[in-house]
Amino acid sequence: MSHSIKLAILGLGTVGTGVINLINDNLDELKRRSGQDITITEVGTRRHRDDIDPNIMQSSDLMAIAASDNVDIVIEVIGGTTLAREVIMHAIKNGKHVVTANKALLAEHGNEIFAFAEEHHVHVAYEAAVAGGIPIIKVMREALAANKVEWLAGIINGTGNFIMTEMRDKGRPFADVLSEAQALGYAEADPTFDVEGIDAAHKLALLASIAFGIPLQFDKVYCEGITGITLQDVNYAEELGYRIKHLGFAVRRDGTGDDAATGVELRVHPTLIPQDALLANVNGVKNAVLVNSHPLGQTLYCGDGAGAGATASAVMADVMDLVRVLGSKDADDKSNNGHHVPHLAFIPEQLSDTPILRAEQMTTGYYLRVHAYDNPGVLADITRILSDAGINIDAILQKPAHKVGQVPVIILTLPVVESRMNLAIEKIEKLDTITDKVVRIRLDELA
Ligand SMILES: NC(=O)c1ccc[n+]([C@@H]2O[C@H](COP(=O)([O-])OP(=O)(O)OC[C@H]3O[C@@H](n4cnc5c(N)ncnc54)[C@H](O)[C@@H]3O)[C@@H](O)[C@H]2O)c1
Ligand SMILES: N[C@@H](CCO)C(=O)O
Ligand code: NA
Repeated sequence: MSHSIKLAILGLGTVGTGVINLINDNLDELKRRSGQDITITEVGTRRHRDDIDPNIMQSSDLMAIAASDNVDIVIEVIGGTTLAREVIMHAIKNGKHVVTANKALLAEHGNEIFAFAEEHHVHVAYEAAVAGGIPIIKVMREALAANKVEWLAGIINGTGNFIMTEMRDKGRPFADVLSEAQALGYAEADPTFDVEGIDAAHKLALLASIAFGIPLQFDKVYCEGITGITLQDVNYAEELGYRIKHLGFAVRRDGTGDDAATGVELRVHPTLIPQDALLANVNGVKNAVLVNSHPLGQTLYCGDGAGAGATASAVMADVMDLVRVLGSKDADDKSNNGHHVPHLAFIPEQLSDTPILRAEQMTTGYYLRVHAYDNPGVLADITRILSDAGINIDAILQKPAHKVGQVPVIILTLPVVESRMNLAIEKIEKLDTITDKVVRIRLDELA
């Protein structure tokens, strides 16, 4: 044991406490794997905590901790994008390596933060920021480094998946399940981030960058959450052999095919996927990311996407990488920077300006629920509009009238560019026989 590596943990909530517990539980394991002593020297907390080892300095001055001589690695787990950004930039400036679980911060300010870290020859590691305990950042940046990623699709919000699973399997009300997810430490401080898809969009921005070698572009991610999903659609989807999951997609499009544009699709939304797809059977707080790359083909990574233990596992995996960097023989040679995988997997000068496609340029299959008066010819009118638009129907389900004289018609389509679907829906909604807005949910065979 030649070195002692000194950690600071900023924020003692779900994740920060999880990290302390993990270190207490597995300290021997950590030492045996790294060959170093690992010590928490300082913690950043708003109020003094009597349950913390008295040898650890407690302070509410996070900026002082970020610059402390008694700290080698700063673990930022306070969340938010204002103070967290200032503290991380200050830590970098003071030559500290940083580990963060903060996907909101990286999705919005990661380009700036990573550039600053490169300049100061330190690392900002972020395994915990995407898919909790699943080592997906490590996989994408290192294990798949020889592949060209074609697309990826993932369940990347644990809270949302937990809510949808409990609603589908047990018929529990949305608000109840969300409260439970909060009590279990899964949800964001503002849970609208979870249920409106924003948290998934943050993570997708990160995944897409390391998949395709593009700068972080969170503002261009198309984002829909789970709040509009009804039990009625969940049940119709199941009847047709599909399951609705909230998924993030990053897809490379090469401009071939009708109306196809060249660029990258970045989108998070509820999606019908085949019931027998592995992703359809990832339930509760579990996350899963399916990556299709050349020449490897499809690989799937699955595990707990949120919660204290899973997230602490990811934080400490990053810490272990940094402990090895700090313990290496040439750790003092700042120009070398240790075993350096670029922050966004590709060397910064090689990040590409491939365009991110607009929503209307994206191509997906669709589930449509149309409510119509039960008049002769109504189904023919709808299918004619779709076929005139060049949209291929894959399946139709017509349910018995649920209100007097009105029938729900469910239509599944093959992939079509969104602008064409928008026009077709506009025409369908103008038919005299149509009583409500058309409900649309995207569909993907994951093939
Ligand atoms: N909970 C999870 O499952 C999970 C998983 C992955 C990533 N994350 C991310 O990890 C981060 C932390 O999440 P969490 O669930 O632990 O949140 P949390 O709300 O449980 O914990 C945050 C802690 O930071 C403290 N804090 C905030 N500002 C502070 C300040 N100025 N000084 C001192 N302490 C301060 C809060 O008091 C709180 O104890 C967030 O960025 C979140 O997105 C959470
Ligand atoms: N709130 C997030 C935490 C993990 O990033 C989720 O539920 O997935
Ligand atoms: Na992870």
